[in-house]
Amino acid sequence: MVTGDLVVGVLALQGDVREHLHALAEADALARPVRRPEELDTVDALVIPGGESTTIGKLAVEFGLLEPIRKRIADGMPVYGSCAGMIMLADEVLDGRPDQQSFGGIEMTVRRNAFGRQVDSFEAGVTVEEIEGGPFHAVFIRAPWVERVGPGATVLARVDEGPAAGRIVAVRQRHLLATAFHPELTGDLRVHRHFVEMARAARTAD
Ligand SMILES: NC(=O)CC[C@H](N)C(=O)O
Repeated sequence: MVTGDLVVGVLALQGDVREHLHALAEADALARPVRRPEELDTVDALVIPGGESTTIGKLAVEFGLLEPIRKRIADGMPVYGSCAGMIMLADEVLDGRPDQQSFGGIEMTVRRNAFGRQVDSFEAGVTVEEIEGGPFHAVFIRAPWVERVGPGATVLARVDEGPAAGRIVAVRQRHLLATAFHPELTGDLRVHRHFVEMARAARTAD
């Protein structure tokens, strides 16, 4: 249905929007911020940035984006979420605020600020299935981890080393991809390139 370059939106309500726009442009996608339902209509795929999931959810309601994004997800729009974005893609959120909202879509239960009980931020080696080139130097900032996934979701990565070794930190469910870490902050473009490829494949399949 769509011709020309792939347009990937970045949900621009709160969080590290600029870093994702930059990483997507480097990964050869046309990247643009999305704040309004009309802007959502113009994108082929969407990135939900890291930031504060409670705030992103609240603003999504205020800006009239919660239901439109849920509908696009149900209709097969490719979405990638990092950290707070991972929380927004989870069907179930533990340790959320009472008014915590998520778009859902991935059959997974995430725990907010899961590592944060010991330490607010840390870096660790993470090997991501489906992405070649060796382990990521992954940055976690008040990150969630995934406690369990349902049958529709595939675990792509666990922390390789340290006290959190074995914790699930990357998941894919068909057109939806989520990482608990922030590749947009480290200049390693492999996750964004992988997502852009997923989005191009989804568009060709339409
Ligand atoms: N770096 C992040 O995106 C942190 C996520 C944040 N702790 C939340 O619950 O939304």
